[in-house]
Amino acid sequence: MNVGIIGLGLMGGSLAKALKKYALATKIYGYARSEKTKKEILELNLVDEIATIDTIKEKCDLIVLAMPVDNIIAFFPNLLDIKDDTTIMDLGSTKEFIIKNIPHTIRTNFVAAHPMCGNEKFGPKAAMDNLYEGKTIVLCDLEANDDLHKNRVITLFQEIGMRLVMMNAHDHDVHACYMSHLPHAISYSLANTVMGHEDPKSIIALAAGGFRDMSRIAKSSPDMWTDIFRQNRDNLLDSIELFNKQMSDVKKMVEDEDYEKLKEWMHKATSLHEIL
Ligand SMILES: NC(=O)c1ccc[n+]([C@@H]2O[C@H](COP(=O)([O-])OP(=O)(O)OC[C@H]3O[C@@H](n4cnc5c(N)ncnc54)[C@H](O)[C@@H]3O)[C@@H](O)[C@H]2O)c1
Ligand SMILES: O=C(O)C(=O)C[C@]1(C(=O)O)C=C[C@H](O)C=C1
Repeated sequence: MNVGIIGLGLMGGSLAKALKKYALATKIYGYARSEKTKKEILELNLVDEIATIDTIKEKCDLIVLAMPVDNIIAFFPNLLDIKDDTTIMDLGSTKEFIIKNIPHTIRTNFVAAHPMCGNEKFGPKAAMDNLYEGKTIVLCDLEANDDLHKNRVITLFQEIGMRLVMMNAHDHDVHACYMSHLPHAISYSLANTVMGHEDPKSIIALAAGGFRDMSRIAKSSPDMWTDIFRQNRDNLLDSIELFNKQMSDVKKMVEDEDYEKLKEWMHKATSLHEIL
C-alpha cells in the first residue's frame, strides 16, 4: 500500500519511521508547505518522495493527516475528490469537533485515530523510532466507516504493535481532557507562575525532578495546544473548575493549619499509584 503523510512532525514523522521499520508501505509520500520543511524531511529521510496533494490523492491508498487539529479540518476540502477506496486517517488529539466537520461525502473513508503517545518536542526533527510500539491507539466512531477503511487502519496499528481502544468521540474528548489536556493547562500555568517569580539562575540551580517532571509538557508546541484547547473548550473549562476547587481546598487547609485533613487529602491522591 502507498501512504501519504500530510504534516511530518513528531507524530507524522514517527509514523513514517514505523511504516518503514515494519515494511507496511510500498512507498511513503510526504506533503509539506514550505521549501525549508521539505528539505528537512528529505534530509531526515522520513519519506520516499515529497509530493503535491494531487499526486498523493492519485497514488496513495492511505492518507494520514498529522498536523494540528484545526489544520486537519481546514484540509478536508482538498480531499473531496478522493477515490472510494482511499482511506483517510487523522492523528489529532481531539475527536468530536473533527468528526463533526468531515464532509459527509468522505465520512465513510475517514477513520478518526488518536495515538496516546508523544512528547513535548515538535517539527520533523522530533520524529523518532519506536514512538508507537506498545502504546494505545484510540479509534473513534468506527461504525461510520466502511470495512475496507476500518480494517486497513486496524491492521496497520496492530502490525506496529499498538493496543487498540474503541470509543465514541464524545467520551474520548472527556477522557482525553483529564488525561492530557488538563495536565497541559496545569503545566503551562506552573511554568508561567514560576517564571513570573523566579529568575532563570535560580530555576537552573534548584530545579530537580519535581519541577522538571511537572513542567516538561509546558515546552510543548503552542500552535498545537491552542487548537486543542479551543476544540475541547467545554470539557477543559469543566476540568479547570474541578482543579481550581482542589487548589482552593489545599489553600484553605494550609491557611487553617489543618494538617491532619491535609495529610488525608494527600493520602487520597497517592492512591493513584495503585492504578497507574
Ligand atoms: N505531540 C504529541 O504528543 C501528540 C500525541 C498524539 C497526537 N498528537 C496530534 O498529532 C497531530 C500532530 O502533532 P505533532 O506533535 O506531530 O505536531 P508537530 O508540530 O510536530 O508536527 C505537525 C507538522 O504539520 C505541519 N503542518 C501543519 N499544517 C500543515 C498543513 N496544512 N499542511 C502540511 N503540513 C502542515 C507542521 O509544519 C509540522 O511540521 C496533532 O493533531 C496533535 O494534536 C500529538
Ligand atoms: O507525553 C507527552 O509529553 C505528551 O504530551 C503526549 C500526550 C499526552 O500524554 O498528553 C500529548 C498529546 C496527546 O494527544 C497524547 C499524548
